[in-house]
Amino acid sequence: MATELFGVPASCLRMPHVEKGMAVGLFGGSFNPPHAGHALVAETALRRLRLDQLWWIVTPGNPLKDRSALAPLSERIALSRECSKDPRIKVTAFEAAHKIRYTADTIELVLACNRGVNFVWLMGADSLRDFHRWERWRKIVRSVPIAVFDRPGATLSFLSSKMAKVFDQARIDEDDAPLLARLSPPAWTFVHGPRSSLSSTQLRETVRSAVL
Ligand SMILES: Nc1ncnc2c1ncn2[C@@H]1O[C@H](COP(=O)(O)OP(=O)(O)OP(=O)(O)O)[C@@H](O)[C@H]1O
Ligand SMILES: O=C(O)c1ccc[n+]([C@@H]2O[C@H](COP(=O)([O-])O)[C@@H](O)[C@H]2O)c1
Repeated sequence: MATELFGVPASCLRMPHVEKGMAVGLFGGSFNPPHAGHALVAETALRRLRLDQLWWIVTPGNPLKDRSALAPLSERIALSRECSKDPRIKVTAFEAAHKIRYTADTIELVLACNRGVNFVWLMGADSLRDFHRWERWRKIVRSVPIAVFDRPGATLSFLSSKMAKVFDQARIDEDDAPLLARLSPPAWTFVHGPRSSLSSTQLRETVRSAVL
């Protein structure tokens, strides 16, 4: 295992330490750059799912996105740390150290390395809309509970997305969200709550037009 890679501190290349029995959220993202909308999802997840920890997983690159505008991993990690002040939030980039490309592999590795820990995958409603395009998406749903967080423009994904339709029977009421991490998959919920219309695309465009 590398001790430093791409200028990323060694501590971010390892999975964070967890104890058996904990409930831990896995929040993967490009975070290019991170913003208050991400922080809001993380805070809402900690509270509504009663998580002990949340792993803010900075991906080396979303396999479905063009990487030409992707900032260096070290930069996205540094900005993510500034965005996430709650001590239960652990910013990590262990996927890069393991050369992982797909979330299905991330989850397989996380589960294999942390028996007895209750993980739940976290994502925004726009990700649910496109989830059926992810590599081995059905396997992901059968491997780990999933919490989806509302996002302006994607609210109806909890009804219309392919994942929502195929796994309709596995959806639990959001009032039961505190139980989610400890349920056997497939199990998922859609969490309504405070919403943010911020996006990384919008922030990148603001910076670009300020520079031009
Ligand atoms: N404002 C938001 N509300 C709810 N979820 C969000 C919001 N912004 C991002 N997310 C979720 O956070 C995760 C990481 O998102 P990502 O880093 O791609 O940010 P983004 O703003 O969607 O970026 P981009 O505009 O470049 O696509 C994804 O699961 C995404 O759905
Ligand atoms: O595994 C896949 O096929 C896959 C496809 C699209 C996105 N993902 C993951 O979804 C998370 C959110 O990505 P993003 O770019 O929307 O922030 C991040 O962890 C990506 O690695 C994963």
